Amino acid sequence: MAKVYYDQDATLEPLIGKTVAVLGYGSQGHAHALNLRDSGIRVIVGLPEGSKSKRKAIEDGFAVFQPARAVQEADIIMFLTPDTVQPQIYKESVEPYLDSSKSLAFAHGFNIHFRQIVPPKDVDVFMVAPKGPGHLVRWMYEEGKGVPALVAVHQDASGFCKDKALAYAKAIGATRAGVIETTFKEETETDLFGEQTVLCGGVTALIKAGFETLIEAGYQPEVAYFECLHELKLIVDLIYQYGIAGMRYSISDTAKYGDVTRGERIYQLVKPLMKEVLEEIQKGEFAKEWILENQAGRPVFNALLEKDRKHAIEEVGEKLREMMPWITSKELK
Ligand SMILES: NC(=O)C1=CN([C@@H]2O[C@H](COP(=O)(O)OP(=O)(O)OC[C@H]3O[C@@H](n4cnc5c(N)ncnc54)[C@H](OP(=O)(O)O)[C@@H]3O)[C@@H](O)[C@H]2O)C=CC1
Ligand SMILES: CC(=O)[C@](C)(O)C(=O)O
Ligand SMILES: [Mg+2]
Ligand SMILES: [Mg+2]
Repeated sequence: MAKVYYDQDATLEPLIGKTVAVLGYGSQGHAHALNLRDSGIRVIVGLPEGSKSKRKAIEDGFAVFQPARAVQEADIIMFLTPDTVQPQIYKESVEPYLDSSKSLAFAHGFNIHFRQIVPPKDVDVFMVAPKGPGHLVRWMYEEGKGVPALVAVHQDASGFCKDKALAYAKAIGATRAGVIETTFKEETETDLFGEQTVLCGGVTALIKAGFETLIEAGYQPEVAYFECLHELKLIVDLIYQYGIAGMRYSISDTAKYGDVTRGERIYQLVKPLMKEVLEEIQKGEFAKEWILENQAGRPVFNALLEKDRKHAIEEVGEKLREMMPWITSKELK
């Protein structure tokens, strides 16, 4: 069984009196910066000139510097820009100013694991990877709760790297929910696998396939939307709170029978595909493809996103969500 760390297992002490430079102020960046500050840690934000999120960081009361300047001022440098730009930021704005008094931190292991960033041996390198979207990392913290996270140490130059990682995890609220120690390899491969096959790719594929099947068979789009998208959250909420068995307690026997018999057929079809996707990740094929796609200016990525943006489910969804304003009461800034 994995060792799980909670609030009482971690102390903020390694971060007291230190400065954390948060590079990037997007989904994770704003959440980490605000949570760290609310936990009493000194935070500065690093963003390039002309950054769109600079105004938001300033409005939130942070001192914002060019990344290179933020790195020079900081003891701990947390990379919270998109993974794809981190190697360039590292080369230009971090590496020249690194010394053994500074630590590098990541929220995802991609660039270290796939060796897009290779730090000098005398700096501490750790990861605190929340297992949830950045906005939830902030909202949960504000409610006195937390999003679970993984911590990992890639290089322990100081002998105290794990304590720093746990302190950071505590300061963003993760130890309230539970923090598991892992490796950069395990976090990177499982995170990519999860988002590709279950959380993002898998779920959106199921939703779209279900919605399309119903409308192609002549059913009303509104009915298909409620059935295949809206109700998904209600079912997932039950699974989240009570487990799969708990969810099944709440649904009808007819639904349960369909679930275990028809669900089994979907399962048989999907599991070999999931294995295939995992192998692509483990062999570095996905990473290579994604790095090349970025170098080419993201043609496939942009085209596929645009295709889905125009999907009929978005049009009907927008109208139906307008009638349920409580659903989107919080703005995704
Ligand atoms: N999204 C999530 O919830 C999760 C993300 N992670 C990991 O966290 C990290 C951050 O991801 P995420 O929060 O999604 O990132 P975002 O895409 O939300 O980050 C965007 C931020 O990075 C800034 N930025 C973009 N390019 C540069 C640059 N060249 N130099 C400095 N800043 C730049 C953007 O500025 P501007 O506004 O100017 O574009 C913006 O502030 C990644 O490693 C990711 O894998 C881990 C767990 C979950
Ligand atoms: C939100 C999260 O954990 C993801 C899906 O791994 C990510 O945004 O990279
Ligand atoms: Mg993830
Ligand atoms: Mg991820």
